[in-house]
Amino acid sequence: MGYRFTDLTDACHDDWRAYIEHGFVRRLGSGTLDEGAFRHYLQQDYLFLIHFARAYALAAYKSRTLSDLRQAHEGLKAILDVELELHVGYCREWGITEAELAALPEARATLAYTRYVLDTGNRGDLLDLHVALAPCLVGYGEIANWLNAQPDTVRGDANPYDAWIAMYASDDFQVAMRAELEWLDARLADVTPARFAELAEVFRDATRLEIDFWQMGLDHSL
Ligand SMILES: Cc1ncc(C[n+]2csc(CCO)c2C)c(N)n1
Repeated sequence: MGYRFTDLTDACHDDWRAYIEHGFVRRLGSGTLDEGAFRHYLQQDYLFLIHFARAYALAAYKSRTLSDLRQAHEGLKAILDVELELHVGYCREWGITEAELAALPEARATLAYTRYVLDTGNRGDLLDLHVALAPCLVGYGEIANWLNAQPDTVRGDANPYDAWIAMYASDDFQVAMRAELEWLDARLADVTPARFAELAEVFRDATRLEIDFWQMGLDHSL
């Protein structure tokens, strides 16, 4: 007993590192990522975020306290007002309208990940749902920090993907990530070993689906 968030990453260490340090992430950091791969990723991420906004709405529905409700509301707002704005902005520069984005076919990696999180939240409780969402929220914050610590990461105008890194490295985002970590640490502190094993499986599955999402970008796969 007395678990915390790092026990979840420790339980799937290799998958977690494969996600954080994926080839897509490395190339994004050095600015060498093929624009077509980034475009494919970002377009699919637009579809992904719509379902993740629904998952935060589900977290609101499953909340029993005002504080949990506010946290779900913050996640939903961050997707609608911040993350999706970045996606729509990049796509505008490429001449892709929002109507065209919404009409795109959904890649299998997008389908698998989003529906997995929604199903996990539907059948489980609020902790299951937060654990399924954690690779996304905590992972992207960790990725931004990891990138900023790599010597071959290029920041500023020389990297076409700098706005992406800047969003996840921003103070606002890092504060949200730390709030989620505190929430998870508090809830994990009193779960039983059997319950922890269930949660570790959810966390590992969501992490593997994140890896597939990067790979979908690199492979331009649908
Ligand atoms: C595949 C994929 N995984 C994670 C994120 C990041 N993300 C999605 S929703 C959310 C919470 C509100 O900010 C965060 C951090 C993404 N965009 N795409």
